[in-house]
Amino acid sequence: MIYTVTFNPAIDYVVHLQGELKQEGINRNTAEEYQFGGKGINVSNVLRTLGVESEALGFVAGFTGEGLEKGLQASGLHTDFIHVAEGMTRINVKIKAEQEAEINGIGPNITQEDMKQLYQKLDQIQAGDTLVLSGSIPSCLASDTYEKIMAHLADKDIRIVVDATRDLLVNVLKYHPFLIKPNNHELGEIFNTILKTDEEIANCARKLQEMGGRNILVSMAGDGALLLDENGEVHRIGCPKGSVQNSVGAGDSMVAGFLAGYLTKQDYSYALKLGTAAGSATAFSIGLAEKQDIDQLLETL
Ligand SMILES: Nc1ncnc2c1ncn2[C@@H]1O[C@H](COP(=O)(O)OP(=O)(O)OP(=O)(O)O)[C@@H](O)[C@H]1O
Ligand SMILES: O=P(O)(O)OC[C@@]1(O)O[C@H](CO)[C@@H](O)[C@@H]1O
Repeated sequence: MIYTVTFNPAIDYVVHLQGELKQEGINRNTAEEYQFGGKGINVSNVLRTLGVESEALGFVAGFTGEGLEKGLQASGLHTDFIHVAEGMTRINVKIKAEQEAEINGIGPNITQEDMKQLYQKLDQIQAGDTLVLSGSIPSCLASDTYEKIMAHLADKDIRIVVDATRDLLVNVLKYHPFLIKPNNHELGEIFNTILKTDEEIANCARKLQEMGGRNILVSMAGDGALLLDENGEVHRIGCPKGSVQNSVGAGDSMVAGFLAGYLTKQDYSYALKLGTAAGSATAFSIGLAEKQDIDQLLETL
């Protein structure tokens, strides 16, 4: 079974504006969409699209949390959220104007009691299962939360995927995550540099592997991705051409595609292709990728 954990789910409010985002006065949307998001939830949604079952864990609160939970369940996703008493699930604003901008909210106040409940759920995970820890840790929790979870589960044979940035990511490497997926900018930030060539990217990926990561998948938006697999082999893939509609969740879709591909064929080259097809299919869609679009793109890779 695959479990995803989203500490801070969100209703993504995607707004489209004609022209520039005005700094003063009222901006009026020309179109808008709502999506039930948060990184782990996006991973679970795309896994389901690919026919792979998962359970979405995390914290929800208030009327937005209730709406998100009901909406996800109505779409057929298995969820087992913890209900937090104080605050509300955030609404993240994604602005699509001539420039793109995002405003991500703070989220509810998760207590130590809520965390205990999460640990009880994590203790049910069995050897051979996969756990995806994805997204930012809310400011009410310690920044070593992922690290602590991995330390707690270290003796179990669980495949753990971490999609997080900077210290959050670096600090979990000693627990040998099965997969990490920084993008090329995040990878550069870790080493205080701007990465320009594939060679530079592969070298930094190798450093993360030396620090304990098993498979290092570096996504590069429209430039595709580079995978340094656990056997030390570098795979480079470009990405299909298409018209980008909304790239929110492209990275999460890539993680879902990679996992689905790996779990069905145990083949890293195929996993990278399915991850790329899923990531690009999401970038080319208003919401998350649809199965037929993923299949079509996969054929071109
Ligand atoms: N402009 C694009 N054109 C084609 N494919 C894209 C584009 N942007 C993203 N993708 C696909 O999605 C994958 C992941 O994208 P990206 O590197 O932007 O991840 P990310 O930074 O984690 O994204 P996000 O945080 O928006 O989810 C890419 O490797 C590619 O396959
Ligand atoms: O604030 P975080 O947890 O870092 O990111 C949250 C988020 O931006 O990530 C997803 C896209 O990857 C969106 O669904 C969501 O709004």
